[in-house]
Amino acid sequence: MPAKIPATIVTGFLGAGKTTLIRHMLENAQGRRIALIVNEFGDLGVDGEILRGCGVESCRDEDIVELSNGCICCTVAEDFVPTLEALLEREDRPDHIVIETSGLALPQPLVRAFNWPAIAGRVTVDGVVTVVDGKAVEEGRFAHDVAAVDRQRAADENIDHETPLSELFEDQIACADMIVVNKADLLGAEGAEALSARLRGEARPGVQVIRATKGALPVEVLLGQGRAAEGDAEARAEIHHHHHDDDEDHEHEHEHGHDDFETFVVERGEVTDPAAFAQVVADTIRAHDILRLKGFAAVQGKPMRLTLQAVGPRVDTHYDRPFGADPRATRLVVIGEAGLDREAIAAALSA
Ligand SMILES: Nc1nc2c(ncn2[C@@H]2O[C@H](COP(=O)(O)OP(=O)(O)OP(=O)(O)O)[C@@H](O)[C@H]2O)c(=O)[nH]1
Repeated sequence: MPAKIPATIVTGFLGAGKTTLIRHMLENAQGRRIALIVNEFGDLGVDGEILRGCGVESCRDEDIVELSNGCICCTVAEDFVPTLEALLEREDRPDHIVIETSGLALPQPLVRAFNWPAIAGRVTVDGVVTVVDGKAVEEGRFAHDVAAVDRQRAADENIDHETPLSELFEDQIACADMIVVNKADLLGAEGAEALSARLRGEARPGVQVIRATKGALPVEVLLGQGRAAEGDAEARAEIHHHHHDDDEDHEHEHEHGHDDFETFVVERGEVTDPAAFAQVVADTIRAHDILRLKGFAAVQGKPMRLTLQAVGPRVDTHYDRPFGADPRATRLVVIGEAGLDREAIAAALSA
């Protein structure tokens, strides 16, 4: 029987830098053949598009499978396990499988899925890498509800002070075998060290915490962890239930996927001035508290496609490739907490 294929789960909140880290890994894979399962919460497959554009030998286009059907953790039976099975049945089996979860996924249901009989004998979890946007943590994006914490102190009662963001963040940290404190360039040496020390305290004992800029870590650090995690499966299950009193995982996942967050796609005509458009995007994000916005834009008079990436207040744009045979369209995916004013956001981005 052939050896089990190791699989690495790369998780972390929206915009933390998962795709950037994976891209660096593929470009420096040192002869490994890697298959990728990329899951996005939004309806537009931006990450898969970007990774396909790498054109590296380590991961060919047919080795990338996109799952854009909501959060992977909510569709384990329908999407994740069958996709993994199909990969394992290929004749040219990859050396390693990397799974990029959506930024809103709880990694725990995925880790458990590796025990399913359909795949258990053929694949094993090599490690869970949690990528953290160091700057967003420093800015307090994943902090508990401060007012609730104060009320709890005053009332000396058990008041729920989690927010949807703090809950997800804690789950992703609790499941990690390795934590990458990314965006170290935006933190400074002292800030990065302070945050690493804090996360070391919050993670399970022995979890490696490493700083990175643009996810630039050697492939042998990220892959081949040899699974501290396998032995920790039980600890993880407990972590999950500690964070969620709800014993019905499926019910919880359903709630998490569909109630706390929402996403939609905005389509508009060509952009005339990319710098002015980036400013409009930044203003719209601020006005509507959008968590993540990304996509591609057609710019008047330019054959190249403009990639647009926004995480909180930071907006990056760059031309990545010509449109070629693809339609010259501007399509942006917007993700935020439930209750976004879709009409107003679409109008602002289309102005
Ligand atoms: N300054 C800085 N920007 C970074 C770093 N890593 C990633 N970014 C930028 O952050 C943005 C989001 O990066 P992605 O790699 O797409 O993040 P992601 O976690 O895959 O995002 P989702 O899949 O949407 O959750 C992009 O504009 C990246 O260029 C970093 O270390 N420093």
